[in-house]
Amino acid sequence: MALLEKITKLVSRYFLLPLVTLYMYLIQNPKSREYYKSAGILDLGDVSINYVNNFSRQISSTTYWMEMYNRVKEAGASLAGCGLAGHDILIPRSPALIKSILVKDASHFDRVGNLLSLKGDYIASKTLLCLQGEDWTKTRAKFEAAFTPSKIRRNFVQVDKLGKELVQYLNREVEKEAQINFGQAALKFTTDVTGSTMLNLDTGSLRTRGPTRFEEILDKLFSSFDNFANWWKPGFIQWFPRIATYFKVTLVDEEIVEFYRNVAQFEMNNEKGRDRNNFVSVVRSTWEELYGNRGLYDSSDHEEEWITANLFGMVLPGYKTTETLIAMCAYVLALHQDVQDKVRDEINATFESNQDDLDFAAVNRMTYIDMVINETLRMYSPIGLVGRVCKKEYPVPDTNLVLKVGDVIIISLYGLHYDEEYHENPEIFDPERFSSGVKNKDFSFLPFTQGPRNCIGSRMAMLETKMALCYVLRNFKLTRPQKLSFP
Ligand code: HEM
Repeated sequence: MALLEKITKLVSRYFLLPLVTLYMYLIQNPKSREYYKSAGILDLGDVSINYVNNFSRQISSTTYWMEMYNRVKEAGASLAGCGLAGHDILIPRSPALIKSILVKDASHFDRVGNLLSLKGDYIASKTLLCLQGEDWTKTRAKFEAAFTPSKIRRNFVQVDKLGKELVQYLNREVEKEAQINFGQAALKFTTDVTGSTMLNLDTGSLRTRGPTRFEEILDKLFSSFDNFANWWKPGFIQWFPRIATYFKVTLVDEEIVEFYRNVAQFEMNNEKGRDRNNFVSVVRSTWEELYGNRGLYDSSDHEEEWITANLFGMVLPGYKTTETLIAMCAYVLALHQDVQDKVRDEINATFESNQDDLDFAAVNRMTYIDMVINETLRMYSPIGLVGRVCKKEYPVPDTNLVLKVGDVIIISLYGLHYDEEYHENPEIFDPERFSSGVKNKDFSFLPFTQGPRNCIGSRMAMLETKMALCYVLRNFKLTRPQKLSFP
């Protein structure tokens, strides 16, 4: 393994990196620099080589685009343009413009995942996250049914049960260790919540100290690319999408696909025991209504494949993001004992007014915990940026710029969340800034974004986080580890 790692590093540093840098250099288009300037928009130049250099220094895209956003801010502009890998990129800073892009004029745009097209990946391309155009509109409209407030209320019982299991897990851990890994506990919690609410499975991670089969499957996605043999796939999928689709090439490891396929098959073979309210059933009926025998649209997709892809596609964006949020809430509460005491008071009052238990309505009545979670989302948003790609010409409001098809927009959520023009003293953790809700932070606070393509699971994420905090703070005091240094 160590040898393989060394080879991988050498190949990346001395072969791939120079090759990509050369490619970036060759595709720079000097004429492109007039694009923004001629419309009177600040142009930050072609950043391709700089982007690759930063990437090789392991600077994340979140940090990179936040720095770009800050350059726009320092210039006192409300938007700016730059070039990257042959694309013209727009970086908006004004909440009004961001609102137009995400909501009012959303029909001009698709989501850009990354610069890699997944059209040829037979699993990833069918997930809600990657679907584009008409296919996305139809599927999203059907999936929304699984995330309405009344459907989230139905999930409450499962989340509540897992909140209690989280306490038991933590109790067992504190008996063994003086200092425990809270992030690990939060991950087990969100893993089990996702398993039970999205896949109908009792995944039992909180009852097991070591990793369960489901945890291994989730983890495998991130270790797939440790395997050098998989490195050819992204390029192949990008450049030969039809051949890739024909031979069912996917970036997703076969063992992972097999796991979700088994869940899909169980649902398809379980006609009698079918509960139309659970998410697996919603995915299946979406396929039947849209593409099945008497479906509204033709599709060459196979039912089992489509369901498999969409189960995988709903698990993927939810469990780690929510784990990050819960862990970051614990981190800030450990640093701010006064805030922790105040949240605990609210939680204790809620338990006591409810026969020492929680119910959905009571949890929703709590306000201070919401303020704390929102302030954590502002400072430590699990997602740092979102992108849009222009699919029909777009005259940018109040400017002379008309975006052309293929232009990319990068909205830096961190840039917005730390912009002192919108959030006073942004470096300071202050839940009070959310005392009148999130409304007055319109489009300068966007952890789940807004508009038709926003996060479909935001209500679920907020419920999970609140429940985890309720059970943890009711039973434990969070303190900062002695030996760790904090940023
Ligand atoms: C704290 C937790 C979470 C955060 C911060 C978060 C944030 C986001 C963001 C920023 C987007 C992109 C929105 C855009 O492009 O405008 C997104 C999309 C998405 N999220 Fe979440 N998310 C979280 C939890 C969840 C959960 C729990 C689920 C599922 C149960 C979920 C499912 C999705 C899906 C399917 C999409 C793609 C929606 C579409 O393209 O129509 N997310 N999320």
